[in-house]
Amino acid sequence: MTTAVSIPRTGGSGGHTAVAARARQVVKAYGSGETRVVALDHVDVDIARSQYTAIMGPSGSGKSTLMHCLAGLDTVTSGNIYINETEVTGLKDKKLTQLRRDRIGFIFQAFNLLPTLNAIENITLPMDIAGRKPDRAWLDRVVDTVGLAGRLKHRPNQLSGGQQQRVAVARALAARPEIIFGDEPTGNLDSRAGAEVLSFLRRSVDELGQTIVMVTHDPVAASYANRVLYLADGRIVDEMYNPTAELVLERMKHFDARGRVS
Ligand SMILES: Nc1ncnc2c1ncn2[C@@H]1O[C@H](COP(=O)(O)OP(=O)(O)OP(=O)(O)O)[C@@H](O)[C@H]1O
Repeated sequence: MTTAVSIPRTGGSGGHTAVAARARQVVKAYGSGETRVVALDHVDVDIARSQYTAIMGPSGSGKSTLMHCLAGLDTVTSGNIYINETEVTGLKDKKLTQLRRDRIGFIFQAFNLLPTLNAIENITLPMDIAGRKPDRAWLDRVVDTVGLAGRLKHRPNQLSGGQQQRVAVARALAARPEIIFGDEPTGNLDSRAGAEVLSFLRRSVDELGQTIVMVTHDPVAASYANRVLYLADGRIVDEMYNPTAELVLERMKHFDARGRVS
């Protein structure tokens, strides 16, 4: 059974609990019989609000599965997931879709931008679909922080990979979701563009109070986080606060030595 450090659920966060998302005894199994794979094995974790959390671990350790379950993109076999005080695991399809649309932001490796819409239209699309009016001042601030002000009328194919990823980041931030989930959000970028996007995500936590959870294999990407969770065989086996790339690399070598990394 996995035990992860719990964070106090009340704190000075403007009426919100200090925990943005929780997993309790989450099991996720795929298949059955001989082909059964336990991707998550009784995971308990608290994701702190207004903090940047990185999820690391070897290939197949369950990182994406944990993120997908936390974000309500995948169902669990047993256990409970909460976003703030809402139990995600108890929601029916329609409510789940609404929760994902209204309260969660996503940044994936494939940016999922619509090619026929320009940058600003892509950024505001989720709000348009939800029938919500963008908060102009907030939108300007997000666009400004991402450094896209001169590119808003460009379509994705007129933007570099780094710029497209910044549009995807701005789209996630524009709706002010309670929590943003990223799966290797800089995986396709060169190191300079990746660093830009990561610095921006870091600033969104420091300056805008955003909560971010990001899956990564990259110690440098993880060093932007406040806390790194290490998964192995579907369990949280370790964590690190205030990581540096060197410390993360050292910890990964340590897992190597114990035969946990493939
Ligand atoms: N749809 C599925 N059907 C069957 N098994 C699956 C499915 N999705 C994931 N798995 C298995 O669950 C385990 C965890 O997978 P997951 O994708 O969460 O790992 P990961 O740590 O994100 O890996 P990677 O770093 O390679 O992306 C793996 O053993 C994988 O093969």
